Amino acid sequence: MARILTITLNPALDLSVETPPLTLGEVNRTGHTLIEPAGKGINVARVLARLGHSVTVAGLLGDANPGPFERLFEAEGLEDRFVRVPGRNRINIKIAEAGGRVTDLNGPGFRAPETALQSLEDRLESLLPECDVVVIGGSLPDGFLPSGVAELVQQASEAGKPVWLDTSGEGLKAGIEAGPFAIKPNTDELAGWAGLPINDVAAVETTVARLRTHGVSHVVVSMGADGVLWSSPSGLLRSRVPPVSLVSTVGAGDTLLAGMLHGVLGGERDEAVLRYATALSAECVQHIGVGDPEAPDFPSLLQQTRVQPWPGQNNTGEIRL
Ligand SMILES: Nc1ncnc2c1ncn2[C@@H]1O[C@H](COP(=O)(O)OP(=O)(O)OP(=O)(O)O)[C@@H](O)[C@H]1O
Ligand SMILES: O=P(O)(O)OC[C@@]1(O)O[C@H](CO)[C@@H](O)[C@@H]1O
Repeated sequence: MARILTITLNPALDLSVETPPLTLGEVNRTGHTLIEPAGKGINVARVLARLGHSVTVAGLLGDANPGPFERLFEAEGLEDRFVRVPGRNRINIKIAEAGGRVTDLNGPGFRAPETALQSLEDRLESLLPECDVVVIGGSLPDGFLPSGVAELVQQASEAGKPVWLDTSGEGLKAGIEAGPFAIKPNTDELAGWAGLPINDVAAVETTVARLRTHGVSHVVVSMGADGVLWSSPSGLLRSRVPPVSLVSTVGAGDTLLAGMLHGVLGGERDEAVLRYATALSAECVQHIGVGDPEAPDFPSLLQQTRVQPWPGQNNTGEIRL
């Protein structure tokens, strides 16, 4: 099993609420609610630890409310090497309405001190030799410049560690310039990078080709219910998800990334890697929280997940955006 380092620059407590369709401006009575420590790198770490990997979590953690995070790291066997910074970790609200509509209300979080990047780089000096791969996930807190993402990507790459990057906006743009090994944008994030709308798989393909010329070896585009397009040096593969009963898509992208890493690090064939990761992300959307490889219906989801080279036969290319 591999040793993986995940970096989350702006962790969050996710307050997830399952509710009947909302009536804005009225009192709404909710169903199941849950508050859990999260943020993209932490979510990826949880899935990888469940898959048996040795995972270290790092990044910036607000020192005013670290307790729930520290308890989660302990419970899930994640080695905690977060740099503590002054301030509160944000609370992100996830409203999952019956019918499958999910609304994210993501807060800004603490303000990163000027010393944050240097402290992180110092921490990475000791952590990088101990890991096989680095994941950088999520948005940047105020005060943390996009160029800081590029510096982290560069530091890890120079240490010979492949970087899997999953961020958005200016952080994604800057990070791509530093040449990560892999990125996992969703279609909105990809469109943001390209500065163009992306309405079908052909547009995804064109944009991915541009990314390859920027030196990114692996581009894993998550397309929601339309599955995944994976561009690698071996070519393009497209996966299609099995029919599932949708509860919340929060964490599905993180689960997908973790599943991809699990397969790639395990030396699986590309088709098997993508099938496994896609099926695990489909498992994730059936409930609140990250995907569970031990779920009783996972073998059946895996069996129903389709993977084929892209462009293949009978591809309509539509994305239901
Ligand atoms: N409605 C759905 N039915 C089945 N699988 C889904 C559905 N929505 C998402 N998935 C699976 O989860 C993957 C990731 O979803 P999505 O594209 O929404 O990621 P994301 O926006 O990065 O998510 P997040 O940032 O919340 O983790 C998809 O590529 C797909 O495999
Ligand atoms: O605001 P960011 O950092 O872009 O995204 C944060 C977040 O939405 O991503 C995870 C799901 O991928 C959630 O756990 C978390 O709240």
